[in-house]
Amino acid sequence: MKYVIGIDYGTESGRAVLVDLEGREIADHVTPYPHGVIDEVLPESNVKLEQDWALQHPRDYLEVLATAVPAVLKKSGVNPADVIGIGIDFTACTMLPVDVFGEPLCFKHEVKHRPHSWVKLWKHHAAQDEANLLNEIAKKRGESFLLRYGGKISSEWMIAKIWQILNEAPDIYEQTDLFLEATDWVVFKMTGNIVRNSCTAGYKSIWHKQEGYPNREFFRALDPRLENLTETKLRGDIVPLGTKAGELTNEMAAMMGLLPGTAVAVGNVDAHAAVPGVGVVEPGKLVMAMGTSICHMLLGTEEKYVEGMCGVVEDGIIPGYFGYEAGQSAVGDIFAWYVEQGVPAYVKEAAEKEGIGIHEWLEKRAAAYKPGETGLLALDWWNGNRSVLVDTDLTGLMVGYTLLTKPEEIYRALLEATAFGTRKIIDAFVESGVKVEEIYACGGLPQKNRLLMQIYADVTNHPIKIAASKQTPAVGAAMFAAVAAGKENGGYESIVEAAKKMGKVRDEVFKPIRENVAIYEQLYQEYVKLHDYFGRGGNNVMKRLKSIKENVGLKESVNINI
Ligand SMILES: Nc1ncnc2c1ncn2[C@@H]1O[C@H](COP(=O)(O)OP(=O)(O)O)[C@@H](O)[C@H]1O
Ligand SMILES: O=C(CO)[C@@H](O)[C@@H](O)COP(=O)(O)O
Repeated sequence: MKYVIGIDYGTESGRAVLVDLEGREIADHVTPYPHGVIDEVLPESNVKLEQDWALQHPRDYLEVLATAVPAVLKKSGVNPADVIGIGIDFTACTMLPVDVFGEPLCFKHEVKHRPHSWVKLWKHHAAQDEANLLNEIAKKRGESFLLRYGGKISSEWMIAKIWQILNEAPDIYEQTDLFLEATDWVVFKMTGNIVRNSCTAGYKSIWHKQEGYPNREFFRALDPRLENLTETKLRGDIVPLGTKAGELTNEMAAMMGLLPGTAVAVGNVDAHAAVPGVGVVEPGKLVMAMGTSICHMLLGTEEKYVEGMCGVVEDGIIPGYFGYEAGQSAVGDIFAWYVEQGVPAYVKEAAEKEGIGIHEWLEKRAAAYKPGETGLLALDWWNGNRSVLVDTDLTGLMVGYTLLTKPEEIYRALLEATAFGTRKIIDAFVESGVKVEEIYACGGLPQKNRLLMQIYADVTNHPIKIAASKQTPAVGAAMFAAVAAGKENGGYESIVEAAKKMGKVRDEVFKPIRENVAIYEQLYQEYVKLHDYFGRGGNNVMKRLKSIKENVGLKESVNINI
């Protein structure tokens, strides 16, 4: 029997699974990142971060390799010689500057107190000014790539993040040999090879299979200092998913408890790896990776332009198809915010008394309400809007409070708001001619909250199939590892073959309930009105509030060394 290991690098933790080549999960292990999300002060130096920053510590990623891989080997009792490959997926665009040796700049004593030397996590939103200007310039120049990204390049992505570094810390930019996606950096640490994957290059760095990166004139128009960016600090081969990036080095093999020479697949993105993870390798099947955020993944046979989607990339998910991605920047994060910041003490006490978590307590009570019964309606923009408005300056909103409003009603309205956000994305796809016939869900949320899944089925009016695995992206990453290992070593010829054998969903399906669908249709139409009014310039109050807040903050802030 042969095995493969997949590691899913999430926002808070790294999750490893060891699976056999039929997709059976033999063992898993979760390693929380020791430093988590760094959004207040830098480790060691305690330098304060500004608003909208979100960083990570690259050493935490290595900690996952050193802890989670030996743990799954030990738990499973599998002989390391029978592990034929390892693959990883990551949040993205999570990027870092490295020196000529591939070492992260934040490891250097001289610059570790500088925020720009650290890993910028996908949800670092402080490059919005750069993103706005980039979009303005690209639009003025009539750059056709904008269409592939729904009309806007996000501040979460590579070019905006790099430009922020150049603007605010030009010396850090100068010292950088390469800007890498974290997924490519971890693969480099395992193999010694710097290989960029076509998925992050396509979705996050404006790279196109036929056209390559935008041309030098575009980058010069942004800033003359960026003119050579793609040949210098973004240089490197870009290869398709499933390619073997190299083999485990002696040093890393010893650290991870595997054999040197084990095949390592090129890096991938968490949500994208989840698609084959649920066995989806054809068009019409929307896969939602539901966790802190939601990524919506869809395959198509043509390159269509959809408003506000995150991108369409040829071979970006499954070779042979155009992969579409859309998303919501906060979903589980909104529920977490409410549980941590919004619920009264009596809820916490009651949940404790019942011996259940606060989410479970709220879910139980919220489930007793019918759609529309709370009288509440919310916009799901607690962390900005990623699709279809692509604007991180938008913020949250709830309408309909009364003196009788209860915490569980607010919780239910938040669950519903995120479902409406997903419905808006589905509508955008369908209106642009990209069909959505079935919905699949994976990630932590479908395993944790049944009410949420029923609401999604009712709001979208589609049955929802749930991934069999709790670690679907990791299983998908393991499938790509099987492809990287190759058939001759007991793996698979292609990801389609691997997905057919290894991808699995549960028997239970969440089906829409007719009465609920009808009421949610009415509520959704109200959501769309609020969405367009606050999101399309009818009332820019959210942006004005943010700017007032920033100005007040600026006056108060001490000189922060970025
Ligand atoms: N019972 C629950 N209902 C709804 N959301 C939950 C529940 N339990 C945890 N969450 C949220 O799920 C998110 C974590 O999702 P998960 O898929 O495990 O992680 P990640 O997004 O890092 O991959 C957190 O934002 C958390 O607030
Ligand atoms: O943006 C992407 C993928 O393109 C994700 O990595 C990002 O939303 C983070 O996902 P998680 O919510 O941590 O699973």
